Amino acid sequence: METVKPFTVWITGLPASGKTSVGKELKKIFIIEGFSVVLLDGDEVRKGLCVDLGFSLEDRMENIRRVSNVASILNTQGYIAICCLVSPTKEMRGNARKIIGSENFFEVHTNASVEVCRKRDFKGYYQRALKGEISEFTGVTSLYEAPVNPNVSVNTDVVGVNEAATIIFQKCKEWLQDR
Ligand SMILES: Nc1ncnc2c1ncn2[C@@H]1O[C@H](COP(=O)(O)OS(=O)(=O)O)[C@@H](OP(=O)(O)O)[C@H]1O
Ligand SMILES: Nc1ncnc2c1ncn2[C@@H]1O[C@H](COP(=O)(O)OP(=O)(O)O)[C@@H](O)[C@H]1O
Repeated sequence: METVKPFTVWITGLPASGKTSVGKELKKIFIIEGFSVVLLDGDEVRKGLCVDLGFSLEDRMENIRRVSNVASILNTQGYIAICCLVSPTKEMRGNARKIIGSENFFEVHTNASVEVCRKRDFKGYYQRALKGEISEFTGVTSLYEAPVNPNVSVNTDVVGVNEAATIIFQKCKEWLQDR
């Protein structure tokens, strides 16, 4: 696997579905396997690169466009990119795929139910969105279109973080062999 052409693992899912936790664990596995990896997280890029953007569908599209372009540059320079973004619509993820290149785009869905995500709510966002204090919140007042045919879907309601990362890594290895 060490000689493979770098690619992007795109992790989509509801807030609190486990994108960041699973992405970080997956990064550790790739590093152990000898890869150079960079993780791009929605929460992080929104502190700098995308600080001017909100959560309208238009702004989310722009957020994803920017992150996809960074991922593409990283891939070109030898790094695997792991992108953890809600990326709620098919169109947004389609645009990411187009920018990164379909052959370099490995799509993962952290497929937790909205009920479990609402219960986790470790940042208190769902509660605030339900009270009407935050608008356009994914899973409450803004849509999430689940991917129809992702490379991997892990149900993080029942699959733990380490196990999810291991499943994704194995699927990724199989995908790379067929690529
Ligand atoms: N209105 C609204 N909707 C969704 N998410 C919100 C919102 N406001 C703040 N947050 C926090 O921002 C994180 C999602 O940012 P992303 O860049 O991944 O979103 S997107 O891909 O542009 O849709 C998301 O973080 P994650 O929990 O990591 O998904 C939230 O903590
Ligand atoms: N099976 C699981 N997979 C991922 N996260 C889980 C799981 N079970 C519990 N969690 C917890 O849920 C929260 C998910 O947060 P995070 O990884 O930031 O998700 P997201 O990036 O999708 O918002 C973390 O506190 C994590 O410890």
